[in-house]
Amino acid sequence: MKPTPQSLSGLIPFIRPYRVQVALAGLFLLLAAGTTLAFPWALRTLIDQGLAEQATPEVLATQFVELFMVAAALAVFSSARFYMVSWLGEKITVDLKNKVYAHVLQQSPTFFETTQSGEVLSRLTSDATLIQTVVGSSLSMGLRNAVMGVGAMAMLIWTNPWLMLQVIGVLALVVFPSVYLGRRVRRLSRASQDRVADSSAMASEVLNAISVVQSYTAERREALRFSGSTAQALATSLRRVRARSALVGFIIMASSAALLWGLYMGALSVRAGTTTAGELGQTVVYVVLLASAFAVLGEVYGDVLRAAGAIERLMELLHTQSDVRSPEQPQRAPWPTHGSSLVLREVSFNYPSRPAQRALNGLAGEVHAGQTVAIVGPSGAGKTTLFSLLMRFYAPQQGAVLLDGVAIEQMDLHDLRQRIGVVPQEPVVFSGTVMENIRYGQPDATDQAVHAAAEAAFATEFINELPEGFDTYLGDRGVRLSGGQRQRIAIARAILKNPPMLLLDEATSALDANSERMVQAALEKAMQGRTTLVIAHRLATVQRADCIWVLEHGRLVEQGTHAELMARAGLYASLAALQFGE
Ligand SMILES: Nc1ncnc2c1ncn2[C@@H]1O[C@H](COP(=O)(O)OP(=O)(O)OP(=O)(O)O)[C@@H](O)[C@H]1O
Repeated sequence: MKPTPQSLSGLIPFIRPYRVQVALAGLFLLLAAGTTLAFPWALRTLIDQGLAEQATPEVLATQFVELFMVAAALAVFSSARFYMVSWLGEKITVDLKNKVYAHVLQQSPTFFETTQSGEVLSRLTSDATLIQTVVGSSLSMGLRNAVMGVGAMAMLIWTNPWLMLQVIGVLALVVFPSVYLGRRVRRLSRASQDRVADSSAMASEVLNAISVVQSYTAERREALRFSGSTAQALATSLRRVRARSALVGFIIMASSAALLWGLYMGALSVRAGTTTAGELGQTVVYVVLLASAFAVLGEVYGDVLRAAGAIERLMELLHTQSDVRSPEQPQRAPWPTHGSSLVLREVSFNYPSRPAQRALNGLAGEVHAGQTVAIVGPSGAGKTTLFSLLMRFYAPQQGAVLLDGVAIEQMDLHDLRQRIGVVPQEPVVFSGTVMENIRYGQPDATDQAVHAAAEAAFATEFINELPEGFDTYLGDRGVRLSGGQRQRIAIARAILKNPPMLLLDEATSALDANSERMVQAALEKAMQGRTTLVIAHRLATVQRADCIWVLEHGRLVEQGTHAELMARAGLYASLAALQFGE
């Protein structure tokens, strides 16, 4: 799809809130253009009257004062126009960025599987900057020159219609080739932005995995891959630059021809005595204005087309519908007091990218309020997939999931996810203080509540040993935490959220005995008074569970307590022998 100037209409909803500012900008724009057009008029009076031999010095001085007044008005109007237009450019771009970002955050995992985060970032930065340039400067430059061009043309027709006709003839020669070159620029600009996005996406992936890259000493390889990608971007950009240079050169050449033609005809008529020198001066300035207006418009057209490409890409992002959404009329389930109840009805699911392979296959089961169910099964059995479906990151193709008696696709997404707390295998710590990291679970929690959650998660002791206690900065720029400590932060976060349903993915990596004990104790505390599903990797966990679900190939193949399942000597018994050394 080729970008067209019509794509700019995508910005209309973002401009609408600023009607008043747009009107002001338009007013200043007209005033500034009008003043510019008054200049040649004043110049003619100066040449024909002020410079005439009979004119007194007072007349000359008055002429110059008038000229200065025009200049002063131009200065004021231009600066007001510049302010208003740049203000609009900044505002609109920020609104657009915020809206796109907020929209992207709501997308389902399917979106992030097909779109690299680096690409989204590039759209938010380089595409947004492009739009800012165009809205905040090129567009106003274009409008100002369009108004001035039309004004100059009108003045020329009024003062010297015959000459105007010829100038128009010459300018027509500018238009056709520009249209051709403009098309080429348009095609190449979208391609070049896409290439830039490709290389940013690549870089962000590599930077996120820098330790892996370095452990394989792949720095050189990655640098080469990046430069290969930027070289492609460069080649595309250069082709665009070449087309655009040709466009600019052509426009200047053709408009200079128009100018010189006008000057020549004018000089002839001054010699013949049919025109005064002042009229010639005035005409020349109008022709210069007209020609430069054409030149600028050509330039601006190129910018507008590039921005059109950027707007299209952002609108594409903005209009992608997440495949999981809250229903129009959500059903409210009662908030359970002693943990959620869960029913799985013949749930079958395959990932969108793997239509042929069932990740869950007719999975059925029931968990009563307050129960703890341990989920075990070989790698790839569908344990993590089950968690993703419970949080409705994906929707099953068949069957239904009922939480607290309501099918989860009938629930408001926020309501559903508010009921579920997750402690992942690899907990995420954001850059921020310990306090902020725990409070992520419930942003309006008091400090006391955060301390209580940390206490319940057996985290207070190690937090107090950190350089600044709860105010210690964690994450990217701060203190690094051990695996066990990170888990306890994540548990405290979940405890603070206080959901009736807890999803735990136990760490597979071994912690040292003390850390292990602390994490176990924290988990036990977190499970109290709630329903818990836990992907189990520890003997203690399965032994304590009310029920164990054994998954294989997306099916529930065995269920019962540890003792019951061991007695059956089936899949569980052999898994337990492997995993727990039973
Ligand atoms: N995002 C995805 N897109 C496509 N297929 C996926 C995706 N995530 C998982 N799968 C596939 O779905 C199946 C179930 O995976 P799942 O992660 O649920 O297994 P698991 O039981 O949690 O395994 P493990 O114990 O190794 O973590 C696997 O065959 C896996 O390859």
